Amino acid sequence: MPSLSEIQPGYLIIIEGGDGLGKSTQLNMLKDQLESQGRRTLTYDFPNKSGTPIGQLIGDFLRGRFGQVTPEFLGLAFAADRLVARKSIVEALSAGTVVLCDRYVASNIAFQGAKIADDQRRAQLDGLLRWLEYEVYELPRPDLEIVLTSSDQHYLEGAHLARANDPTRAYAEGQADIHEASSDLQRAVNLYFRGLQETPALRKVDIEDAEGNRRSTEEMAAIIWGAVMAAMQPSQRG
Ligand SMILES: Nc1ncnc2c1ncn2[C@@H]1O[C@H](COP(=O)(O)OP(=O)(O)OP(=O)(O)O)[C@@H](O)[C@H]1O
Ligand SMILES: Cc1cn([C@H]2C[C@H](O)[C@@H](COP(=O)(O)O)O2)c(=O)[nH]c1=O
Repeated sequence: MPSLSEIQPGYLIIIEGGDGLGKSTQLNMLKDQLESQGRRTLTYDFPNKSGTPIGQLIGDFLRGRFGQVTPEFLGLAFAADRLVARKSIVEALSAGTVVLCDRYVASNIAFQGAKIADDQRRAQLDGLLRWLEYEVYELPRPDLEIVLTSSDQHYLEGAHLARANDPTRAYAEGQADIHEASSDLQRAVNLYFRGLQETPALRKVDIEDAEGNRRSTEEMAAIIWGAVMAAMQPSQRG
C-alpha cells in the first residue's frame, strides 16, 4: 500500500483560534518562511465572505442581516463555503503544494458549538459537521492544526475595534461582526479551543507567555515554525 506522502505529497496546515488572536499575521509569516525555503504555498481564508454567492450570504450573516441563525443550519453554510474550495485544495496538495488555511472545519465546530448549551445537542452538531465536511464533502483532513488560544480575556474582547481600516475586515463595515460582538461567544470559543487535546497533528499556542505577556509576532512565528517542521518530518507521515 502506498504511504500517505506518495498519495498526497503536499501538506495541509490550518491556523485556528478565536477572533483577532493573530491568525492571519501568523499565516502570512509562515507562508513567507515556507516560500523562502523553496516550498510552493497556496493560502485560503475561510469563510470566503465575498468571492462567491455562499460567501456573500455568510458575509451578510456576519453583518447581522439575518439576526441569529440556528447553529446547525449556519454550520451548513460554512461547510458549503469550504466545499467550493475543495477541488483546488486537493489538486494543490497532489502537486506538492503546502496549503495554508486561516480557519477550517474546527472553527465551524467551535463557533456553532459554543452557541449550544445542551451537551447532547452540541455533541450531535460536532458529529454532523465532521460527517458532512470530512465524509460527505471529502474535504482533506489537516496534517497540522495550529490553534491560537489566549489565557487573557482582554484579547478576546474588542480586538476588532482597533482594526477599522484593516482590509480583511471590510465585510464588517467598520463594526464588530455578529460573532465579535458577543464576548460570551468569544469566551466559549476560546475555552473550547483551549480544551482540545494536543496530538502530533494539533498544536496549541497560547498568545501569552508564562508571565502573561503577549508574545511578539516573531516569537509566535518561531514556535509555529517548530511545530510545522516537526509535523513535516517524513516519519510523521507513515
Ligand atoms: N503577536 C502580536 N502582538 C500584538 N499584536 C498582534 C500580534 N499578532 C497580531 N497582532 C495584531 O492583532 C490584530 C489582529 O491580527 P490578525 O488579523 O492577524 O488576527 P486574526 O486572528 O486573523 O483576526 P480575525 O479573526 O479577525 O480574522 C492586528 O492588528 C495585528 O497587527
Ligand atoms: C471558517 C468558519 C468561521 N466561522 C466564524 C469565525 C469568525 O467569527 C467568523 C469569520 O471569520 P474571520 O476569521 O473573521 O474571517 O466566522 C464559523 O462560524 N464557521 C466556520 O466554518
